[in-house]
Amino acid sequence: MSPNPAGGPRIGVLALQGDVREHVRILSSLGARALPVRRESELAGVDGLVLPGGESTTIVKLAVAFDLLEPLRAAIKGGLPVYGSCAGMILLADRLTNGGGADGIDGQPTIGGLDVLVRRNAFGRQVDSFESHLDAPGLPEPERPFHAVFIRAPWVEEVGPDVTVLAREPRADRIVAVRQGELMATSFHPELTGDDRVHRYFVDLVRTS
Ligand SMILES: NC(=O)CC[C@H](N)C(=O)O
Repeated sequence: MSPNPAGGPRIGVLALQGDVREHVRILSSLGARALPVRRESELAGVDGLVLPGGESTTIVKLAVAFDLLEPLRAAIKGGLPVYGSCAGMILLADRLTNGGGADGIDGQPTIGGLDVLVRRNAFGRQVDSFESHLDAPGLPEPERPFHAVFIRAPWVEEVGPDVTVLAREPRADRIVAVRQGELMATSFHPELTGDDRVHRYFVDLVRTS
């Protein structure tokens, strides 16, 4: 991490579409300097990056339009810590498959970097959004149940050998949080529930990287 006299690490939130403000708020509450990122020059100035929930097809289209797709791929190859929530998980996946919904596009490009197969809209359509208590052995304070919100959420269907599973959704018995090196992703939206353990985990990852 580069020196930062103001204290906390500088953590960008990709601000093309999605729930940017919620991530900025929780990162700031943890002592990070949270900054919206829309340009390559802003990306170059951060120690870590959050890819928010939203609509992954839209975010990818805007990343192409803003000339950010290749810089994002290069930053990940260069070891930038990145956390993707929901649509952000889809964006980090090396391989995607559809939930069968008509809005899905097989072959939709991603930023990539995480050696996982992610199924989009796996838990169902918007009306099927739900809340659940996770088994989260890989997150801080694992003995405390993690209350999670899923909104047209993806799940992780296959993981490569270097991927650690951080949490599973017990009803569907599916992987919903993973880490691989400097990259992490959740199917759910911890920025919406006020449980800061996922963001704490990420801020610590940025601090120590
Ligand atoms: N809440 C979300 O981020 C939903 C993700 C959305 N289903 C997508 O494919 O991008």
